[in-house]
Amino acid sequence: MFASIKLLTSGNVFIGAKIFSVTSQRNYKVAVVGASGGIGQPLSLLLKLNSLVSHLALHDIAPITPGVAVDLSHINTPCRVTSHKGPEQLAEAIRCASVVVIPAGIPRKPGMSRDDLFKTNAGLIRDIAKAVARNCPQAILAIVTNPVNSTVPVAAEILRIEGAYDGRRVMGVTTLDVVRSCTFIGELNGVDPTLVSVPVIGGHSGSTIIPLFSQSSPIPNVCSLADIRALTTRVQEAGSEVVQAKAGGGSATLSMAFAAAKFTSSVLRALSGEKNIVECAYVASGLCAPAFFANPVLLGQYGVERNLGFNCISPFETEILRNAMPELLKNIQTGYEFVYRRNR
Ligand SMILES: NC(=O)c1ccc[n+]([C@@H]2O[C@H](COP(=O)([O-])OP(=O)(O)OC[C@H]3O[C@@H](n4cnc5c(N)ncnc54)[C@H](O)[C@@H]3O)[C@@H](O)[C@H]2O)c1
Ligand SMILES: O=C(O)C[C@H](O)C(=O)O
Repeated sequence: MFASIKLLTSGNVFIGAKIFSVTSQRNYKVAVVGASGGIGQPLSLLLKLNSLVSHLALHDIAPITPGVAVDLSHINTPCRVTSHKGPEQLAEAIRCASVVVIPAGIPRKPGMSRDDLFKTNAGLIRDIAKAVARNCPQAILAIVTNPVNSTVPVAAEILRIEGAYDGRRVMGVTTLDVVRSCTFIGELNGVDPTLVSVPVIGGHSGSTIIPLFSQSSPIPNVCSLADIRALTTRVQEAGSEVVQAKAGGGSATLSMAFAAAKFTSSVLRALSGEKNIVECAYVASGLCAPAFFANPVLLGQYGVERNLGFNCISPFETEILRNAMPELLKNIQTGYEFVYRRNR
């Protein structure tokens, strides 16, 4: 038994020689749906190391899933790991989760566009969103599954139909575009990429990925307009660069796991009461014409606390943004049509 327990004025509890904070929760259940895949496994490893995660629920349809969970459970961090396999165990995997991260679904092979994944991936996003509505409507959804521009509208509309939609809690993960932008401009300028920040707006495919190098910090010192054009194209095509290099073995997994872990960590830090946590994400947009748009968002207790939008973009960025709109609107429409016309 502890020698003494008393409440301190700071809101902390003094127990014997240790002080435990009770002002904010720091133990969250995170469910990873698609946990046995190329992204799911390294993402789950990174989340097992996150001190804010007390329960990591791994869900997948793959037979290896219990093995992935046992493997991770041997790592000596306090986070408990549970395994849930198949559609019949999805409900228990996500029940009481604060965050559900979804990297389930097929990836691209060379010659495919992200849109080619829609037919298969939309169906599984629909089913997962239904399960979220029925089992953990309070959870924040972080959707990795491509094509993000269309799968996020599918999830949002399914939640709406189920009476469980809260636009603050549904986010498409576009962090990899930010990570790449920071890396590429950092390399060009000889700056440590961990110290670089670049907002990326729009969506997550081809021309809809719009890195705002004009807003990057620190201000780049060796960037001509030609450099910016080349960097922008590289960020927009970075997914294909990986797909081609893997030559049929899938798309980005390790960098994506890093990006999704970074995003999830930010969501959890904001949930736990930390202030001024900003990430770019593809979210319901109250700010401009498309119903969904990636922007920097301030994260808080309920997910998106405030959409920060963007301003003062360069003429080049204005031009590529204008050119991206038809594609983005079409992608969103594809999501709506799937929900309302074909698959109900
Ligand atoms: N948002 C991004 O920036 C980004 C980056 C990279 C990849 N992706 C996308 O992430 C997805 C996953 O990529 P990956 O390389 O990990 O693929 P993968 O094939 O290696 O893994 C996918 C996993 O999902 C599982 N799965 C399939 N259907 C499921 C269901 N109904 N319920 C639970 N699990 C299910 C599979 O069994 C598999 O383990 C792809 O759609 C890919 O395009 C997105
Ligand atoms: O390019 C892909 O298909 C995967 C992902 O969207 C990426 O940007 O790497």
